Amino acid sequence: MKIARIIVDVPSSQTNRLFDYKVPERLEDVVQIGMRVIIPFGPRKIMGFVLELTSDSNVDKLKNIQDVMDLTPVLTPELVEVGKWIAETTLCFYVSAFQAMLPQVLKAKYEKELWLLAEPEELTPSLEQLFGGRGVIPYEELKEHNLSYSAIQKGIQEGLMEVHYNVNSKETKKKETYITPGVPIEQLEEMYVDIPSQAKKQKQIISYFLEKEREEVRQKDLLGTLATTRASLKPLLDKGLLKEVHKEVYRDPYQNREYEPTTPFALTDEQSAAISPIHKSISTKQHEPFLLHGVTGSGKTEIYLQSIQHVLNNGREAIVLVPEIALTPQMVERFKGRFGSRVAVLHSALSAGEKYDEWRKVQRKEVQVVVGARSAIFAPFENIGIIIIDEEHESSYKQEDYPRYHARDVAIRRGEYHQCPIVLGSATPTLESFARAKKGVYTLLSLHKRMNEASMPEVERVDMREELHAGNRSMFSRSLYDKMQERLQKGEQTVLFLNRRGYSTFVMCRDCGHVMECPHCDIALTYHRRNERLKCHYCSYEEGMPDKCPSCESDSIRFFGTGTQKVEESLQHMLPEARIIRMDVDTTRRKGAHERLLTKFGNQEADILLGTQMIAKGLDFPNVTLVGVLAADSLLHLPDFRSSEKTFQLLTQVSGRAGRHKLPGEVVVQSYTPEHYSIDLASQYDYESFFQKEMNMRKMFQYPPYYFLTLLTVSHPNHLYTMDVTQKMSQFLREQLSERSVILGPTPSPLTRIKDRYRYQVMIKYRNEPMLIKVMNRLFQLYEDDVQNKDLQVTIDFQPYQMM
Ligand SMILES: Nc1ncnc2c1ncn2[C@@H]1O[C@H](COP(=O)(O)OP(=O)(O)OP(=O)(O)O)[C@@H](O)[C@H]1O
Ligand SMILES: [Zn+2]
Ligand SMILES: [Zn+2]
Repeated sequence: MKIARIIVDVPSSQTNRLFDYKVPERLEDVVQIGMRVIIPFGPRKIMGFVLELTSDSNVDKLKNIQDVMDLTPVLTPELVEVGKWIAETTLCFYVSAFQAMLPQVLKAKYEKELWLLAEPEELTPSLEQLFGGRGVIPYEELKEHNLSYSAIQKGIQEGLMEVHYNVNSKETKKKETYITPGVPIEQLEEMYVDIPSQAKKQKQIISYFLEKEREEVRQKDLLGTLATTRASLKPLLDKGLLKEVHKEVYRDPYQNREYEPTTPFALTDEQSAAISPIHKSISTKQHEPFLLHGVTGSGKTEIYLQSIQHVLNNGREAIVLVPEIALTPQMVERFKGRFGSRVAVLHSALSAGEKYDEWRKVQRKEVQVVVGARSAIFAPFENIGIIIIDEEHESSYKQEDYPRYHARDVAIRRGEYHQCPIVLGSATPTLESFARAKKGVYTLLSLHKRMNEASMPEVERVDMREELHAGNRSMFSRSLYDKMQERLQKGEQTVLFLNRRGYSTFVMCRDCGHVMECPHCDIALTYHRRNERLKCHYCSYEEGMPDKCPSCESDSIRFFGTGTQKVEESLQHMLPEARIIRMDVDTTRRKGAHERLLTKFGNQEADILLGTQMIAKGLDFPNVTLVGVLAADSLLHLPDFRSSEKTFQLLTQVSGRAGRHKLPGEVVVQSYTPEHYSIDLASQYDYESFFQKEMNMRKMFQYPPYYFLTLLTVSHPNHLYTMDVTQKMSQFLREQLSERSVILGPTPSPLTRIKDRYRYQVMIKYRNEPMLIKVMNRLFQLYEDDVQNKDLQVTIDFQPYQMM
């Protein structure tokens, strides 16, 4: 007897285990590990993933697998293991982990139907009307009719009807019709003669096949070329002269683009030195994580491309992760240009169908390279030769939803399995990664020079306090204004950057730049408008909103923040002749808008590009000679211990956009605290000193990479209940965890209320807490009922990046 052990598609803790099912004889040769199957579960039919196949079971009465949903497994045995590991280390249900690894369209869809078992005459008039002469109706239709559920129930009890559950995939394959000769060519010639001469179009169609001995042509092309319709084709198909075949085609968003083929550059000495250990790891098939630290424009991408070439020459496959917002057409072009149709691209701007088709190219081994955002790390390759993570410091590699996995961790796990190198590339690596490189856990590879020896653009720091004192109340410093004007005259371009991530929540003195901070946690206090108080959301310290700056006694102390739209208005007012493109969530919401705006800027149809985060990455425009950062402070004072690091990273990235080609570039950074070390050191491109300084701060305040963090967030519509539950949970954690661990909170989250739900949190800092996952699991179980029945939400994040 063949038995399949299955994870069922019911995300709950009672069902988060393997269930045994019998494989019926007819499916014995079909069912494989990693397949989706349809199984009876209670009264329903649901989907499940086959994880194991065995021949014995402890359960006596086993139910049969009803059917398979796939003929090829959707998860490789390796990915089954990866999914289990994700579920166990991030605390999510197995089924959620597997689903996160697959394209959206492979999520099962459940449909309820009502089946008529009796003759229509046996029904009551209202039921008869409901069925309307049909044997099966969608359950949904019940709502449209004015029928009580008890009437249906009665019908079911009397055996007149039955509820059926269907499991479907949402996957659809796109088919196209092709026309081919239905008989051998010689015969077709003979039959041609028999076509009556008045049937001109039919003759034309046949001669089209005869002329060039064509074997098949897309119906659409055939009808188009001959300017005819399906009506002329039909009789030929009916008589068997021609026949139709339906072929599956991919929905390929890049189909109609031409990519200039590119050839590898001769590497510079620095590049050669960096690539050779990678090549060695590929050739000897040895897993090794590398950290490629190279300044912006130092030719990291060329190293990726040539490493991939080496992998392909060895008959293996490559995964390249790129942050979503950097997955621009420019980026895609670089990979498609080098590897053409061997590349699949996976990112969220594709439709679900397109994503599924790209994924299938990988599954069928029709491509060898995948370039994509975070989830591309799950590409179902079976012979991986390299995994590259570009801009490794990007926090978008961490999924902020269940399962809360980090693509970097998954990459390393897959690299161990495939015995291949992992390359983490960045101009500004995370502290965690750089610290690991210093310790030798990762091999450090460095590129110090920009291509063609171009120097990094000069950075001018402008002190906005002085602007204010000199009577300039606008958001543009005099220096930035002059420089923008100069660019306009010379016909060069400017990129203006305004950070508006989430909300600005801090309070700052415009006179002296003083920011209200927590005395214990080294983070900015969060302003709570409701009761005019300032709170630390790490440790729950709080104080009242001051009316005078505690540092200089000025009364210009206030809440900080400006939107892009407001900046655009005042910019246009100041420089009426400037053509401005604004890029933010509002202007890029529509599909393709992002790309369109960038193309427009690239074609020099605008002088100034004003935008948020999304313009900081990957842009490479030769005519950009000025970059302005409007409010460096808004990033610096996020209530997040990484705010200095993020500021340093962002300023470095943004500065890297200027002067990448022949024209030299300049950068202006406006801030109320330009002397802050992250702004100061970024303006000197001094990563090493920043690293040292920031590491000291992290050590002092007990943050990563010296300590691990775990963030517990609780939310519920009732304020008191939320506070109460969080209080009990923190109590539980204090009792269960070791004494050396620091448990901060409960405290309101910086975004205390979202969509009418109150949010509280507890933060755990620890160095070594082997019981943590177990304790958290128990905590989850203790509150499972409240989660199921009382609308309580509890999230646990073992590697928090978003501290809001
Ligand atoms: N060996 C080489 N010889 C000549 N040109 C090169 C070489 N390597 C890279 N380049 C070119 O130099 C420019 C910068 O390289 P690239 O974009 O790869 O740098 P990067 O480090 O990935 O930059 P960033 O981190 O800013 O995105 C590109 O236009 C690239 O084509
Ligand atoms: Zn002040
Ligand atoms: Zn604090």
